[in-house]
Formats: sequence, C-alpha cells, structure tokens
Amino acid sequence: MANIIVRKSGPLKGRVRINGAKNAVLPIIAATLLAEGKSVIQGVPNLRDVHVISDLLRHLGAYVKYENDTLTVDASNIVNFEAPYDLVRKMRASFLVMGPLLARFKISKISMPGGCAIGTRPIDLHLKGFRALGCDVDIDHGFVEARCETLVGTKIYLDFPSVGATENIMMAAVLAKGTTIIENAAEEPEIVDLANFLNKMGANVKGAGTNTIKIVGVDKLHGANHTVIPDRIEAGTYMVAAAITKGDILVENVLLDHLKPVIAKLREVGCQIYEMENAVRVIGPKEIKAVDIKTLPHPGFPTDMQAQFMALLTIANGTSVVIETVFENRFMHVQELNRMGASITIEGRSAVVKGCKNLQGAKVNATDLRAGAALILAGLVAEGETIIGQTYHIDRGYVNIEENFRSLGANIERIHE
Ligand SMILES: CC(=O)N[C@H]1[C@@H](OP(=O)(O)OP(=O)(O)OC[C@H]2O[C@@H](n3ccc(=O)[nH]c3=O)[C@H](O)[C@@H]2O)O[C@H](CO)[C@@H](O)[C@@H]1O
Ligand SMILES: C=C(OP(=O)(O)O)C(=O)O
Repeated sequence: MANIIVRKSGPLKGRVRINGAKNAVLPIIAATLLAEGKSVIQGVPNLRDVHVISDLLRHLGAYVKYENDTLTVDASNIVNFEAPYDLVRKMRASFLVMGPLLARFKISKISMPGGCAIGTRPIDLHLKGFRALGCDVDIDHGFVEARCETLVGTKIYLDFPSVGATENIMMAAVLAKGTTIIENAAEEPEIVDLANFLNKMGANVKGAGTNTIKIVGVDKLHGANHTVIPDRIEAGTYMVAAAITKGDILVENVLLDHLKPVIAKLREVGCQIYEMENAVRVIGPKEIKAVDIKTLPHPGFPTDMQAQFMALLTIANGTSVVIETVFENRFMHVQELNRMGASITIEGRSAVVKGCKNLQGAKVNATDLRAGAALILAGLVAEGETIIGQTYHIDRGYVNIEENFRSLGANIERIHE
C-alpha cells in the first residue's frame, strides 16, 4: 500500500508534457482484436489501465509488447473469447473487447462490469446495440454472453450519448453486413481517435465527432499504425494546478480544440490563458472567482474534470454550484474535501461550494481516479500535510504524477508502507 503525501507548495511554475489519452488508447487497444496482423500504437501512456487491457488481450491469445510508449499487438491467434471477472473488475473498459470479438468471431463472454464509486454504470446501451445488430445476448451467472450468425447493419438510437456504447457498437459494426447508423452517438474526441484508427485498419466509418455515425461494413480489416491523441483530462488537471496555486504552467502536447470548456471555465475563474500551437500557458489569478459548472457530454464541460474544478472552487471568493449530469453519484470527493476544511453541501445532483480562506491538510482517500487528482490539487494549497490513500486509483490515469508535480515545484512524495 502506498500513500501520496502533499505539503503546501508555493505557486507551481514550469512546463509539463502531456501523455497519450487513456480514454482514447483503451478502445484502440480493444480494436486491434478486429484483425489478423500487427498493429503499432504510439504515444501509449504507461498507466495501470493500459497494462490491464494488455493482460486481457494476452489472456485472449494476442501477442502484446509495450516498450517506450509504443504498444505492438498481434491478434492473429485469438484462442479465447472470454474475459474473466478479475480483469473486468480492475477496469470497466475491459468490456470494450466485446464489440471487436463479436465482429470478428461472432461470440464473446465477458464478466458483467459492476458499478463503481462514481455510479452504477449500466451497460444496457451496449447490449441494445449488439442485439440490434443481430446478436443473442444473455446475462448468466454474472457474465454477458453474446453470439450471432452474422452481424447485420441497422439504425441504432442511443437513449444517452454513452461513450463506451458508441465505441463498442462502432467496433461491432465495422465488419457487419451493410450499413449501421448510430444516432445520438457520443461526440467525444476519443470517439474520433478510435474512428480514425478503425479507418486506418480498413474500416469505413464516417461522422465520428458528430451525433450521427455511419459505418459501412467491410469484409476484412488489417493491422494499422496510429499515434494516440493527447490526454485532455491530464492536461486539464495541470491547468487547474496552475490556477489553484496561482502559478504559471506551460502545458505541452495538447489539442486546444479538446480543451475549450476547460479553458473557458479557467478564464471565468480569472486565469490568464495563452493558447499556442500545441501548448497552453495558464497563469493563475490573484483571486479565484466562484463559477458555476454543469457537466455534460462533449462538447460540454467534461465530468472527468469536475472533481479537480471542485477542489479549485473550495478556495474561491464566493459560492459556486457544480451540477453533475453525466454520472448519478460522482461526488465521493466532496466528503474528503470537507475533511480538509472545505464547505460543500450536496443537494441531489448539485454541490454547493462555499469558498473558504484556507484548506487544512488531512488524511484522505482517493475514492476514484479524478477524486485522487482533486485531493492532490487541494493538498498543494492546504496548510500542513495531506496524506492520500488508495493511490492505485490515481495510477489508472496519471503517468509519473509525483515527478511531474515535483518538477513544477510541488512538495509531493509517495511513501510505500
Ligand atoms: C474509459 C473511458 O473512456 N471512460 C470514460 C467514459 O466512460 P463510459 O464509457 O463508461 O461512460 P458513458 O458515456 O458510457 O456513461 C455516461 C452515462 O451513461 C450511462 N450509461 C452508459 C452506458 C449504458 O449502457 N447505459 C447507461 O445508462 C452511465 O451510467 C453514465 O451515467 O466516458 C465517461 C463520460 O465522459 C468518462 O467519465 C469516462 O472517463
Ligand atoms: C471515470 C474515468 O475512467 P473509467 O471510465 O475508466 O472509470 C475517468 O477517466 O475519469
């Protein structure tokens, strides 16, 4: 077990380079299952989730090698179509192998992903899509079992623009007979990156990044090379670090288009933001202004940045309201921030954050990935020492987080018990 210890630090200054996006690379790795032959993916972040999905692919029979941010996968010899509970339990995105396995082998059995600290996270929309494409889907003894004779393209309307369901259905549809149209599809940049990779494999996917995606099925795909987009949430987290510590950070390797909602809110808070070609400089404000935030599917404000902004707003001048509309229970960080002296009350899907003068260091728990990031941010400005437990959540999504923060001048270390 390890704890991350953060002590009050001055304004963070310097530059930080952003890694490839966790939420883009996971579906792309799953997509390599669609074809025989070798795929080479570059800019792959060295994250716990990447290792979990690599182990899952190996379990299915694929060859997977990770070296210097490059992942090579050869899925020519898949011998197993089942993902066990142990691998799915570690990472819900494991369920993304179902679409590719169905497309290529017409059979798949995946342990049913459970809920997690941020919500119940059902998979009904994924299953609705597979059924619409012609699969029989059963849930039996905690497993989802799906099979079909042939997948046949169709029109699928998603009741909510689910990122995972859009990705899983897209991957199932690329080898289907005929055309599939996904309506009310998720529009996140990670969907576009997956579609680009699928097209490099020989697929015919159009409209990714809009709410209607058209997939014309092809007979066969092949391995492909691809470089993953930068992680907009990792970038956003360091941008908030500049804001909360009143520092000056140059965040490199970003796509500004993906950061619009984060940049807009940081400007409202009072930050000075300079947009460059592949970088953004954030200078924190003298006084942090209270702002209201409502999370929404892309291009709205990302739920994966909600906890980090909440940490920032705890020391704002005034009262902010944060509304979480994407997940029904993504407020676990509130009680931890309150243990540090924040004043936040939850009313349904809203959190009312009364800005306070000072946070105080305390022993807290990273209840999930972004909650962990929020606690580090809070720890940077809290009096004394903040000891963060359950750090494995943080390692799911942040590469070298202590080293990066230390290089910006933070007083942070990891202690192994
Ligand atoms: C690995 C990955 O990319 N994770 C991201 C992905 O998660 P994930 O793909 O799981 O998120 P979804 O977009 O599917 O979930 C959004 C909402 O839809 C609901 N829902 C989803 C599927 C379904 O079949 N039925 C249903 O009701 C969920 O419970 C949730 O309330 O998008 C989320 C929303 O931007 C991000 O927070 C996660 O970081
Ligand atoms: C919620 C997240 O990831 P996941 O969907 O993998 O749990 C996240 O990246 O903030």
